[in-house]
Amino acid sequence: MNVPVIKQIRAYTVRGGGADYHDQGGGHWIDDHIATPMSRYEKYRQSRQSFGINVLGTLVVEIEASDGTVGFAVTTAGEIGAYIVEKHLARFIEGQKVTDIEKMWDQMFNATLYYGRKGVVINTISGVDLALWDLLAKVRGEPVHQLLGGPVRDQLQFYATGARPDLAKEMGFIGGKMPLHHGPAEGEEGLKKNLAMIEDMRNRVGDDFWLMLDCWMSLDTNYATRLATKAHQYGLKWIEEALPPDDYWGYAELRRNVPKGMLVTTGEHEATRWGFRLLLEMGCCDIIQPDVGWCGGVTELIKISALADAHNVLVVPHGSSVYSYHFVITRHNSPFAEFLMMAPKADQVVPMFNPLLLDEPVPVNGRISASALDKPGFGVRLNPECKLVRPYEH
Ligand SMILES: C[C@H](O)[C@H](O)[C@@H](O)[C@@H](O)C(=O)O
Ligand SMILES: [Mg+2]
Repeated sequence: MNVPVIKQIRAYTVRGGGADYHDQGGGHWIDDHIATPMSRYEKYRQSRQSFGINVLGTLVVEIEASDGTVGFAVTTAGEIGAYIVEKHLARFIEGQKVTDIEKMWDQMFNATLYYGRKGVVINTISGVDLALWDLLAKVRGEPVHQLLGGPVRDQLQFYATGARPDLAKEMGFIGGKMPLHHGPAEGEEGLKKNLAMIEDMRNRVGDDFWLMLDCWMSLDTNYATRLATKAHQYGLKWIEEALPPDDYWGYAELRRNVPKGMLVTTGEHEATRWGFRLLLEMGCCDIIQPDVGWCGGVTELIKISALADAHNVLVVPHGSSVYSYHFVITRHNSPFAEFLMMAPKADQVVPMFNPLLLDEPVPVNGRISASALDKPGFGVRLNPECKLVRPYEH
């Protein structure tokens, strides 16, 4: 079979939602006094956009093959990512067979090792990798999940992340993850407010609905341990990303000290098999949460997931729309997925990367059936209403 070769790779940027889902307008729950590592500075406490959580914007990677097929993917990397694609990574992609994904990944990773390894460089490599999987699957006329071994279940079930777990319960989700609002800098007052929020939400959702807390790297080990201990009475299922990503030692200590039965989770800002090997071998968490658009792409997530499986650790990828759905449905150690409620009041289901992807499937009654993922590639199209900019060419 003559395999198409890659003719051109192109990198675009777009603002306003999309893969950089923190890039929202005002009045959105996702930017309402959420605790972060910057919360120690009062001026940056109310809004994460004030310190630049949305500064990168969305990177769109398009890859065109010799037979005219075009694969694409989106991630969080913006102009920086576009520069890296056009000025550095393009040389490893153009002219290659669409099937040679492992080789292209290895060359992109090793060629950027001197300035990459984590963060926006790995986000960018992830975006190229996802576009390569979209392209190969479209050339084959199959959904990506069929290239990964096919579904192990008929449907995906989701927990919802947002300000309203009570509404998420009514919509059929299996659980609700709330953002933490107050960090250590707000002292005992802040701790009391955090606990009051959890107590109130537990009273609203009843005893059998999963309630989780997302701390977005904002705490220290002592505060996180105290918060977990006091929150145990409200049946918190897991405490997420309590500490900065590099504090492997703190995570291991937190996991030793949280109340029995409470899970410790992290990983959305971790990258590559080596970062996750550290989390796993140091006993940092019960569930790892790689973002497939930030950890290295599907090619790397396959390796990360196998490593986690050998450690009996679940892999529940951080919300990344269809890019995680096609992976999760093929893995036994990924029994459920995250859905980020991107409606400003978290009161209705809208596509996670709204408005950028057309045909993006959304959970109905907290579920997406495998059959909804059966279009070729990742099964989505770019919204022509979203104005793409190509800031660099090569
Ligand atoms: C809700 C959290 O603060 C983040 O905004 C969220 O994107 C991420 O941590 C998550 O787990 O969804
Ligand atoms: Mg999180």
